[in-house]
Amino acid sequence: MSESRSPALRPDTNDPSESDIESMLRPQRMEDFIGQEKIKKNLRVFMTAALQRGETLDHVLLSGPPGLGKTTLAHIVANEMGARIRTTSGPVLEKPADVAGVLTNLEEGDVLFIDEIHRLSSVVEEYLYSAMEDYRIDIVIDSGPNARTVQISLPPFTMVGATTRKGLLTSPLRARFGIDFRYDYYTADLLQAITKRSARILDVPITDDGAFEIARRSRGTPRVSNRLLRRTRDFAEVEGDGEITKTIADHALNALDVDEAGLDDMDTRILLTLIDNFDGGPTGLKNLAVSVGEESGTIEEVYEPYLIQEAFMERTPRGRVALKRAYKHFDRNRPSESGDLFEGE
Ligand SMILES: Nc1ncnc2c1ncn2[C@@H]1O[C@H](COP(=O)(O)OP(=O)(O)OP(=O)(O)O)[C@@H](O)[C@H]1O
Ligand SMILES: [Mg+2]
Repeated sequence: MSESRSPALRPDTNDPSESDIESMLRPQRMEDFIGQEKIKKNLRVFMTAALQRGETLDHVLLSGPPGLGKTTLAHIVANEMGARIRTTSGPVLEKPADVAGVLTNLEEGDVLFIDEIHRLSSVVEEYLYSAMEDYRIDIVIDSGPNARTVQISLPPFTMVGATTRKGLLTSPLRARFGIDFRYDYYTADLLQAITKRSARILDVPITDDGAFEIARRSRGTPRVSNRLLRRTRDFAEVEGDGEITKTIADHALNALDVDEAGLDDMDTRILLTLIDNFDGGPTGLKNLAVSVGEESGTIEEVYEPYLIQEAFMERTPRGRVALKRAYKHFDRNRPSESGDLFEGE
């Protein structure tokens, strides 16, 4: 299964300079991780308790839309626990032998970070159960008639799983994570703080309202703020005196096709399809997904949460419905309003 994401939300791992900058801007310690207060507060308690008892932290599941800080927090957990981090991902672990290879190289207390954990195959997933629960795995040695299975025990470790699609995890896997955190989108105030922190690190002068303009149009997502900051800096240097002001930010974001509300291409496509092709709904998720050419699960777990939070659309028992804000934003008449218009004619 391929997971497509809009360019703005996807980490640009193909461009080395982009990923270098992303890691430069990535907070290393809990105190630099801005927002997500509930997650941080709970995590601090669990980490302190584990450290006091001299135990490893329970397995942690981090779920939520792309770019909200799951990978970042996995690294912070390892740092704060004074542990090494080993990183892998669902699609890389193709067979049980791949997992066995990773697990048998763990040392006591290590953090094993599995990104995109919803993309594990079911055999691999089942193979992980005993590793997570009892720190034990079966491995097959020899082959042919001599093949036999031996059970080996693993040092206690902490698995941190990250997923944008929690709905795809099976319940046995989910149940094996003692700690389960769901991310919220960031408010504009928090993103303003993140943008100012990043500007400081990149040594870019920025005004408060310049940072706020970027923040406000970042779709609740730190990765997007950081990217828009870097692109806006280019405009500030070429067309201004280097400082990012509100005027420069506004001009740059317009030039970058980031709309007034910060919606990206797929957001726009979803809302306009709903309005223009389905009369604003209600329409089923599957219909909508086929029309916009995106997987329904991705729409449900990656795009919709933001559009719903921002009151552009809603989920009803009969399907997806476009809300007043969406009509207004795209300058479309709502069916009831056009009815009024006809009456007036
Ligand atoms: N709470 C935060 N405070 C400051 N910066 C943050 C925060 N969360 C994320 N960032 C910044 O956003 C960038 C993207 O975060 P990260 O890579 O952790 O997202 P992710 O949730 O793992 O995304 P994906 O699902 O695409 O893997 C990081 O490089 C970091 O600089
Ligand atoms: Mg990540």
